[in-house]
Amino acid sequence: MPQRTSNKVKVYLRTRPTNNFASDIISFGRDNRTVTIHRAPSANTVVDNNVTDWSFHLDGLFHNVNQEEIFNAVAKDVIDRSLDGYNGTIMCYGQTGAGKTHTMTGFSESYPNRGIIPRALQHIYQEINSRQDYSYSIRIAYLEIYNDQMCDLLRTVDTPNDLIQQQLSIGEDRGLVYVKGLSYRIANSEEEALNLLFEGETSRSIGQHILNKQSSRSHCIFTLLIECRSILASDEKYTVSKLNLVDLAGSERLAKTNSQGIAQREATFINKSLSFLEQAVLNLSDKKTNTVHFRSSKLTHALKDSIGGRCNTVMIANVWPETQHLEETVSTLRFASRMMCVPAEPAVNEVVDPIKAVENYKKENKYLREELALHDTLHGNRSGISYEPLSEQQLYEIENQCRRFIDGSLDELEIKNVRQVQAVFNTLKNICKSTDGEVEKKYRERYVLMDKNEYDQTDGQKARYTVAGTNQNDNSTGELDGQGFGSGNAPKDARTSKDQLLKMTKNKRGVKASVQRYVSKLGSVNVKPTLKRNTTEEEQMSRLKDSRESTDVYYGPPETGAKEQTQPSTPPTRNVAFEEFRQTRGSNLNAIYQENKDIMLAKKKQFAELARRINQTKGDIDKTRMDAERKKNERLNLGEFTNENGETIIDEEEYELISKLQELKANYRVDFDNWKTLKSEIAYCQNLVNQCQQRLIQEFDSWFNDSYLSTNKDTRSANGLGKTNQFQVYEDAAERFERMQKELLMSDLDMFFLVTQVRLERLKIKTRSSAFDTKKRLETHAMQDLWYEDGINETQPDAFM
Ligand SMILES: Nc1ncnc2c1ncn2[C@@H]1O[C@H](COP(=O)(O)OP(=O)(O)OP(=O)(O)O)[C@@H](O)[C@H]1O
Repeated sequence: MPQRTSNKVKVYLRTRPTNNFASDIISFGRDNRTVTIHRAPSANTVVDNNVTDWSFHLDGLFHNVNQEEIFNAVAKDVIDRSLDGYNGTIMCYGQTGAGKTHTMTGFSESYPNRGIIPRALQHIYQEINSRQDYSYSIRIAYLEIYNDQMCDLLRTVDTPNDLIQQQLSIGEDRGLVYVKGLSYRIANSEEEALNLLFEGETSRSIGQHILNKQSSRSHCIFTLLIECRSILASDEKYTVSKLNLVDLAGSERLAKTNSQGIAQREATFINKSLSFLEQAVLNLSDKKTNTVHFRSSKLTHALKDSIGGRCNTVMIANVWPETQHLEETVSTLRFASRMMCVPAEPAVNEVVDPIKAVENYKKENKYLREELALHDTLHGNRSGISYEPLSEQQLYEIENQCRRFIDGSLDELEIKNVRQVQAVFNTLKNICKSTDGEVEKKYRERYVLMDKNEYDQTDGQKARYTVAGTNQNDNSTGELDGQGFGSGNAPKDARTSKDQLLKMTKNKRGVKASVQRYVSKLGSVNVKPTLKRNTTEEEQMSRLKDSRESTDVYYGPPETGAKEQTQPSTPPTRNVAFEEFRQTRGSNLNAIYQENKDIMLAKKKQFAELARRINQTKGDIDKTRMDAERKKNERLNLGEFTNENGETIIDEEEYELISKLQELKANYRVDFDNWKTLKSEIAYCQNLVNQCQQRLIQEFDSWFNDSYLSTNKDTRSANGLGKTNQFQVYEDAAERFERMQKELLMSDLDMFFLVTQVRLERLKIKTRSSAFDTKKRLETHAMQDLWYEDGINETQPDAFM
């Protein structure tokens, strides 16, 4: 019999043997696939508009054939493929009495007339025994659906039927349908399997009506779960297939069967469930329909994964080919034709055994490690490298290295293997995360944060700060408790004016130290963890020199886009912002300022050293002069000696004293000239430093306005140096700079102590120097001012010629 090549459900016709075969109505084509039905027009009517001819093309016809032929032609292939891992379904459909149960189960007493199920069991176990390379496990379930209620025909416990039915329910897992609570009995042999079949058969619901004395009043699904594993290969994959052998209850016309009472009710359920099945098949066969209502009945739900799709499905359409059953025959053939349109793409159900998979992965891992070790040995210097997972200690060391790398005390991270690289990246990520969290926490402690875009929609700078707890009455949605980022508009009375802001800022000095710590953290927020460390100070200096030489140094306002990416939603205090400015936008100018200051400090040191030397020389001169005077007086007391030219003769000691005195005076003059030159240079440097200070302040004001206060980008660029802020109302640039420096210094207790110490020293010096004459005091004070202005505490010159 030629097979259809299309991937659809296969459908075969089987006729029940009868002596009243409607040969004038039903004819079979020579291809053994075509059924033609010709009904004579009704003799009682003048015009018969009903269709009188039908032709159905199926996958095969079995007219008056025995059970073996049906099994071999229809069932055997599906069963063989189920042993290969494919799901399979063999289903009998037709009117009551058409021979469905006969086809599926057959006469249990008559061995030659046994049906598909017992033959399938025999074939399966014979086939399993012949497949020596595989181990099979067969489990059997027998489900009955009676009046749309499920019943376990193989239940072992003697439980009341109602309770059993309640315990059964249909579930789905990744497209596979299963009945929860249904017992699956292991059958290790054909005999055990047949016993289960007989056991289930005895529990089936059977009734009697005119057309069938032993009519099945239920749908029965005999299921074999077949698990197949390869014995030879240590493959973690194995197959689990489900073979459903379905004997549907037969549709019946109540007018013909005369069923009443219970039988009538049963017939109603049967017909209803078959209608749902037909509807499901209709939808499955229609490509345009996406939805199939399988849950309409227990039958369709239980067969959801057993009709077409991944399942190898075969249907036998049983017909009773007598004239009186013509309508049922046509109806069955129509359903058969529809079933033939249901697509089927059978696929093997492979399952991965997790235990086996782990075993295989371990083996492969071991093999790869050995390969790697061999490779490292052959390629020289990688022989000492370990590929084991990193220990706690190693991870701790990596974290230390990363932290040192970030703060610049470690130049580069040594890369050893992939595990270490991953650990480095993870550590850097964690550091970034924790730093982000700390910064956010600090912000939350101090500010009510709000989105900058939202701020721009409000009326400018007034809404920059909001006061916790003042948003009481309107419909704004901003968070004002300081615990989260605000997402709404603060009411106007909750906004703080610039004056209030100034007060707030000043009142925050108590937390200055924490702000300082915050500033250092803030710096690390923007650090992107890379394997290249930050530029060294030398590199920065050389870059600074280059930029100064190139005359196009840019000290202007920041590029808006770049700033807005890193800008917090709420402005920091000016001191914090000033520190940030010095690190970022004002770094070049700050570097020049620092350079000038360093030069000035160096000169001041030189100046102090020179002063100390001058004082020393002065002391030597005084002493030498006194010695020389003493010697001269001694000589005069002894009487003067002169040579023939009348010149006074002195002794050697006096001569040396005089020579030394002259030498000291000469040195003194040189040093004093240098001292005066140095003094001018220091004054010049001081001017440069002052200029830089002023410039820094101006640039910072402009930057701060553009970055945090100004909302009008056009006007801020037009302003050049930026708008006048609240500080400029009260202070000039130098005062502001000094105040900010002091505030920063005051934030650190050590620095406070240092400043106090310097001031005390300065006081002492002033007291001492008050005893000097006016000229000396003026000179000394000038030097002291220069020495101590930056905290230099050197010995001051206390005497001048
Ligand atoms: N191919 C066949 N060869 C011999 N007897 C048959 C055949 N088909 C059906 N019969 C007989 O017809 C009668 C009804 O068959 P069967 O019970 O299998 O029908 P059914 O379709 O299952 O009906 P129901 O739906 O009511 O259960 C039985 O006595 C059976 O022996």
